[in-house]
Amino acid sequence: MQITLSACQENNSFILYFVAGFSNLLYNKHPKPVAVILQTEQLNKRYGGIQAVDRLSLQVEQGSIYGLLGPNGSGKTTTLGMVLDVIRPTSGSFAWFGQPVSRTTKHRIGALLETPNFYPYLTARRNLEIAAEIKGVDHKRIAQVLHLVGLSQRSHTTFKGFSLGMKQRLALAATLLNDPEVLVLDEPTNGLDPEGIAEVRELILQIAAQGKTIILASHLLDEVEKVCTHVAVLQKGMLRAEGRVDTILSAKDQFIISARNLPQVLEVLKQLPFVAAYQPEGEAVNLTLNEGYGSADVNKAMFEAGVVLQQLTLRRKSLEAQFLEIIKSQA
Ligand SMILES: Nc1ncnc2c1ncn2[C@@H]1O[C@H](COP(=O)(O)OP(=O)(O)OP(=O)(O)O)[C@@H](O)[C@H]1O
Repeated sequence: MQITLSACQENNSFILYFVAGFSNLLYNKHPKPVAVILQTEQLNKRYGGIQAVDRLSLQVEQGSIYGLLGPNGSGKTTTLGMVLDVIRPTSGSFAWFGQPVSRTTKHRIGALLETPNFYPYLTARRNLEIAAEIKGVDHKRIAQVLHLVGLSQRSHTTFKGFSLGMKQRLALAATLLNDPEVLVLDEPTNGLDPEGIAEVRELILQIAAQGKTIILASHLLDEVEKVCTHVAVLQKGMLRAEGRVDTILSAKDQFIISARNLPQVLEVLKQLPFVAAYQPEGEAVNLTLNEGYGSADVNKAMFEAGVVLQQLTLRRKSLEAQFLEIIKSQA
């Protein structure tokens, strides 16, 4: 507990770990995902001389919050456009729920690519009634989605009276009207103030907690780190890395340990088969462990060797550091 606490304090990211833990918890409810929601195979999009998406093959599992992460122009929107069947791929293929795209598969997907046009002088409820009529959804569903996005109390407020975060929450409510299994969101917090960003991120986690799969494009590392269970890193249309956010995060965790007798610590570290590398740093030692090992293993081994550690903290590499490394190593 102390280790976790000091690691969090060190990175000043209590909330990050809480939210990441929450999103992982959601995912871990289904340790063996039962279904692949979206699969792309060698998807390509060329605009004249620009290769917007380059042989992209990825897989989104049921129940995940899947982040497409990349700088501006890396091909995120084009990828979403192709899988939503609004942009025609130059080559390659994709399947939703194991099937080619069709009216049926489209019905199971809700998309929010840009903020929809609501009527500013109509109330939230009236705007949703119009959206429900367009989608052929029973008006009974309106109260449910308003409740889900936390706007029940504001259903009679006009759209123009909403904060930016509330406007985006209403947009999500409209997307949820026909109860899609999957939500596809392009930069869902773009243009929002910090309060709105927090509201929308919290709502995404709540929606995922109801068993929906979420695919979101973002250029914000921080957003993906806080919200997503899985990430695909895109650069110049190419997939640079893909995997669980916590795996990418923990792949290169470093630990800092110290004890009264530093030479003895170094002597023990030399013997430990699960220590991948270590480096003295002043009075302490910085070490990385082989996959599958953690701080408890270090603590136990040191204790058994008669060393009482004074410090054992996790210096977790941020996704940002990982992201920059990925981009740098493949530039
Ligand atoms: N309709 C188009 N015609 C020509 N080039 C395009 C078109 N749409 C996108 N592009 C180009 O394709 C590349 C990928 O763009 P895309 O919008 O998919 O990236 P993105 O990662 O979503 O970036 P952003 O966050 O800035 O929207 C960019 O170089 C962009 O200029």
